Amino acid sequence: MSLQIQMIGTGSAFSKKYYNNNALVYSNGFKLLVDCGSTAPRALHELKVPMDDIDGILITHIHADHVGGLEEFAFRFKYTYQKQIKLFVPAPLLDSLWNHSLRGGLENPSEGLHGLNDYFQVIALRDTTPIQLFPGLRVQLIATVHIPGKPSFALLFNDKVFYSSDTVFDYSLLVRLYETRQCEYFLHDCQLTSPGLVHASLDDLLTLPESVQQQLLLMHYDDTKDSYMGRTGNMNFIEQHRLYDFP
Ligand SMILES: O=c1ccn([C@@H]2O[C@@H]3COP(=O)(O)O[C@H]3[C@H]2O)c(=O)[nH]1
Ligand SMILES: [Zn+2]
Ligand SMILES: [Zn+2]
Repeated sequence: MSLQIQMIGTGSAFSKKYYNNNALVYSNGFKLLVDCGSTAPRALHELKVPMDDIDGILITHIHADHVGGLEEFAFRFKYTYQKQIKLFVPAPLLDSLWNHSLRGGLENPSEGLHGLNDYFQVIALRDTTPIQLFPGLRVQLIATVHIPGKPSFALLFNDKVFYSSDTVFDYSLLVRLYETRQCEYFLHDCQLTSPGLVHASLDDLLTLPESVQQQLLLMHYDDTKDSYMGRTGNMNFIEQHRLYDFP
C-alpha cells in the first residue's frame, strides 16, 4: 500500500525560517501527524488542514519542537470539536509527557481534568514489534540515542520508510535496515554543522554508502540550508509542504 508524507515543517528546533520538523503521513485515507511541535497548529492552518481532519498524532520524544503544539490540540479538541483524537505515545514517554510537559497548562481539577486521558484517546505503544495504527499503516518503534537518559524513538513505517526523528548518527542501524530489512527510504535529521552531539551531522551522513544516500532525504535542518545545496553528496533536502510519494 502506498504511503505519502508531507512535512508540515522541516526546521531544526531553533529555525525561524522553517516550521518544526513534524510530518503528515497519508495512508489509505488516514492522516497521521508525526510529532506536534509548537509551530504545528500554524503550519497546519497554512496548509488548510483542519486539526479535526487528522486521525491521530504520534509522538517521538519530549522536546517542544515535537510536543509543544499538543496543548492547543487538547484544548481545541475538548472545547471546539468536543471529541478526542488518538494520541499514540511510546510507553516510556507517557509519564513525562503529562507530568513534565503538559500538566501545567491542562490540569484542571475543577473540571475533572487530571491526565492525558481526559483530553486524548491515548494509545500507549508498548512494543518494538510493528503495530497497526490504521488500516494499511504499520509502525515499528526503534529506540534511538538523542539526549542521554531521555527516551527517543525513530519510526519504521510499513517496513519501508525510516523516519529518524531526532537521533545521533547510527551507521550500522541505517545500513542494516537498508540491507536486511528492505527499507527503501530514509528521512533523517541533519545538523548542518559538526559535531552533531544530539543529532546526526551532515558530515556523519556523508559517510553512508552511496546506495543509502540516494534513498535518504534530509530534514530538521537550520536556516542556513540553502548554502549547503550541492554539498550533500547523494542526499537531497526534503522540502517543507511538498507531498512525497513512497510507493
Ligand atoms: O544536550 C542538548 C540538548 C539540547 N540541545 C539543543 O536543543 C534542541 C532541542 O530540540 P532538538 O532536539 O531538535 O535539538 C536540540 C539542540 O539543538 C543541545 O544542543 N544539546
Ligand atoms: Zn527536534
Ligand atoms: Zn529533540
